[in-house]
Amino acid sequence: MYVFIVNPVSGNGRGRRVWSRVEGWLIQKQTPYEVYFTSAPSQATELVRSMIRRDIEAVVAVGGDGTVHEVGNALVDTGIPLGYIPAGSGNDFAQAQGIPLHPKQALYRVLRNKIQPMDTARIGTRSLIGFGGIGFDGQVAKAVNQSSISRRLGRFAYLLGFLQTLKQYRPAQVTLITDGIEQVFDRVWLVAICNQPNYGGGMQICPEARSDDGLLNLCCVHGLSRAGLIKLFPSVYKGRHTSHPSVLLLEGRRITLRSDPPLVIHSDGEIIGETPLSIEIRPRSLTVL
Ligand SMILES: Nc1ncnc2c1ncn2[C@@H]1O[C@H](COP(=O)(O)OP(=O)(O)OP(=O)(O)O)[C@@H](O)[C@H]1O
Repeated sequence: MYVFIVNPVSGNGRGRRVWSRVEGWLIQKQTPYEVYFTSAPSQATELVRSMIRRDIEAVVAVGGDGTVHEVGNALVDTGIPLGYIPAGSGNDFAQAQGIPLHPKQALYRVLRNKIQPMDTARIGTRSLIGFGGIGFDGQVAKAVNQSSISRRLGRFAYLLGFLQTLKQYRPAQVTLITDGIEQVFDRVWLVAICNQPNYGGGMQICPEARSDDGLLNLCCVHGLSRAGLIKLFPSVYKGRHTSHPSVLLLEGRRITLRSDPPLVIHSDGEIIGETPLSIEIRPRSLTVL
């Protein structure tokens, strides 16, 4: 039995529209399924956790990266595979995992039942599935999540969030401990923490990141003026920011991060708190179809 978790508001209503097509194909193929629609943020995690003991083939998220985060959080360490039909605004998880954006092709990939293990990372009581970060990033994620206009802009939502946040954000001092090595940075705009290369609708923020290498990849942007950040921004889409002197790339298994002042943390685009944070990679803790 396949269980589908549909976020009807993802992608500004795309989740619901995509599901009605997927359901038609499932009926055509006489594939047994159950479907649940989320009615509030975080509900997907509770819903999936309540089913873990049942005989389930896979749980398939229909939505965006936030839905993948919520469903994935419940599936980590259970051995139940995560399937995904992209229907969000950014769909970075799909891009990173090579999952087709077309719903029919994505569904066929799920039904092929070919599982691949991937890493996740533990932050407090939550799991990071694909990407996360602190600082400017977290603020942008917050602006995008709170704005109904942004939701309608699809992958350009991040760009609008970026411009909105740019006016208000004050860079912070950050102490970063990567596998026991401590470094202090001034005027930090953001630290991206990635299990995959892309986020924010296709930005190649950590081009070397892989979701099955047992490592987290970090990108710390520091010591830049506001004008410098604006100049740097377009180069992130092709991953060309990495040679800039204000960009530091790191990798590690266990990362601790403190900041002054405290900064917003996001995981897969969902706001999960403020610094300090501790995050640790959990190799091959989730299987993906
Ligand atoms: N019925 C609901 N009403 C309001 N919010 C919901 C509902 N169901 C889920 N959510 C929340 O919707 C948010 C956005 O979901 P999701 O990230 O999947 O879509 P998206 O933002 O359009 O896509 P992406 O993250 O790929 O840009 C999540 O924070 C999720 O918790």
